[in-house]
Amino acid sequence: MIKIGLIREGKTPPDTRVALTPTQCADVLQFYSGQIEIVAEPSVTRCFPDAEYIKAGVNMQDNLEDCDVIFGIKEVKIEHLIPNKIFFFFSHTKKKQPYNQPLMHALIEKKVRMIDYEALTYEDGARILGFGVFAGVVGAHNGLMTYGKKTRMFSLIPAHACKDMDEMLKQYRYVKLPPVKIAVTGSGRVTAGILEIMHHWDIESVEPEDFLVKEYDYPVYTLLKGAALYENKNTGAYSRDDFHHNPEQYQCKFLPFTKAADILMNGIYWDKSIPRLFEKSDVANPEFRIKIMADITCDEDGSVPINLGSSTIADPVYGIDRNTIEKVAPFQNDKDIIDVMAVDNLPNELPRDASEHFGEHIIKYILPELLKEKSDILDRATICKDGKLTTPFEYLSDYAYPVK
Ligand SMILES: NC(=O)c1ccc[n+]([C@@H]2O[C@H](COP(=O)([O-])OP(=O)(O)OC[C@H]3O[C@@H](n4cnc5c(N)ncnc54)[C@H](O)[C@@H]3O)[C@@H](O)[C@H]2O)c1
Repeated sequence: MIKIGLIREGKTPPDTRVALTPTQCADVLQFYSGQIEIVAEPSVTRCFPDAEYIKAGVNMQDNLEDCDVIFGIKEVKIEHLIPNKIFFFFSHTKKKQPYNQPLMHALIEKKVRMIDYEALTYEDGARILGFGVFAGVVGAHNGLMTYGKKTRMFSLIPAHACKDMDEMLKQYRYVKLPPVKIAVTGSGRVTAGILEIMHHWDIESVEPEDFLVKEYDYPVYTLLKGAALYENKNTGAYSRDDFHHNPEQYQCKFLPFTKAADILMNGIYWDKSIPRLFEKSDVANPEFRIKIMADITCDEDGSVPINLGSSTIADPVYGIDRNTIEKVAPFQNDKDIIDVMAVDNLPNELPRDASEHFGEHIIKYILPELLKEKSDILDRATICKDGKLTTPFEYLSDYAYPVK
């Protein structure tokens, strides 16, 4: 019998998402009767109230010491780590994030087996689960909400003020979009979420070559990924594997789209070795047409170089003066101001839907692995165990081991 504990999120402000919803817990308890037990720490901030868990047959426990496995979402507070237990959460330690070094030291000292959701991958490295789809959904919604507000054409209720995604989508019925042109970038979960919103609005998809030269009398989007976005500097070719391994040998082909699109919805994977979509200096060009950037990828000074830092769910958009690259008030119907949406915790705007989606993947892909004697998937995603880093994560040694 495996006893699973759902931890109370400890960050401030607290994350309201959870790894398994009450209904999912009830299903799991029934399906895995005699094999899996689930308890939860009481929480006043979780998006599903304690009463719903109790009704689903999940006992509330103030202390998770008797659990075998603990599921959280965000970084667990050091004082909440229980020695020698298995913890699942998004640790944000894989890139040696300095702010999580004390947490990493504590995981080692307390001999916790830490399994990072982000490291749960198939053999080829593709990720098994994540909240990206909801980041794309909410980010695209925010992008269009910003367009409506900036142009004074329509207004939308923000996702976080809606009961759930259904309520958010229902608003679209009453709004007819003008012939706006949207460039969508990326190929992963975030982009899948953006495309879901494009479909809900019935926005027509067009080929990149047509998007560059044509105007339409209805709203359109074009999807830019892979060979449509990058080319090898020497050969002009694109190979996915080669690009992933040698991104510095590639250049980005996005610049012409800055002159053809009204809105950018950015969902690419990006790190410092990957070329940016454009440079800061490009935005002052009078031909630069994009007026709204929903930077869902959201790296400060990253693929969208006029991302001047993350914004918040409460205040999601800032303006950027095209000439000075300084922050100004958003939603001004002014051709010299580009509005940037740079919220970095978008799935939190729809926590119930996002948790449900995440929980479905936990049930389908992770619970069966937990019940196995040995799981390659869980082994690959284990960053540390028994007070040591696992072999694939030894590159974290200078970061993870406390200096004696
Ligand atoms: N703003 C937010 O709230 C929020 C939330 C979730 C994700 N994000 C960000 O959005 C971005 C995309 O996330 P996702 O969930 O779609 O990711 P994903 O893992 O689902 O997809 C990433 C895509 O990028 C490609 N890729 C993977 N490794 C690559 C590499 N080394 N070089 C180039 N391409 C690579 C993959 O082929 C895949 O198609 C990430 O940067 C993520 O941090 C933001």
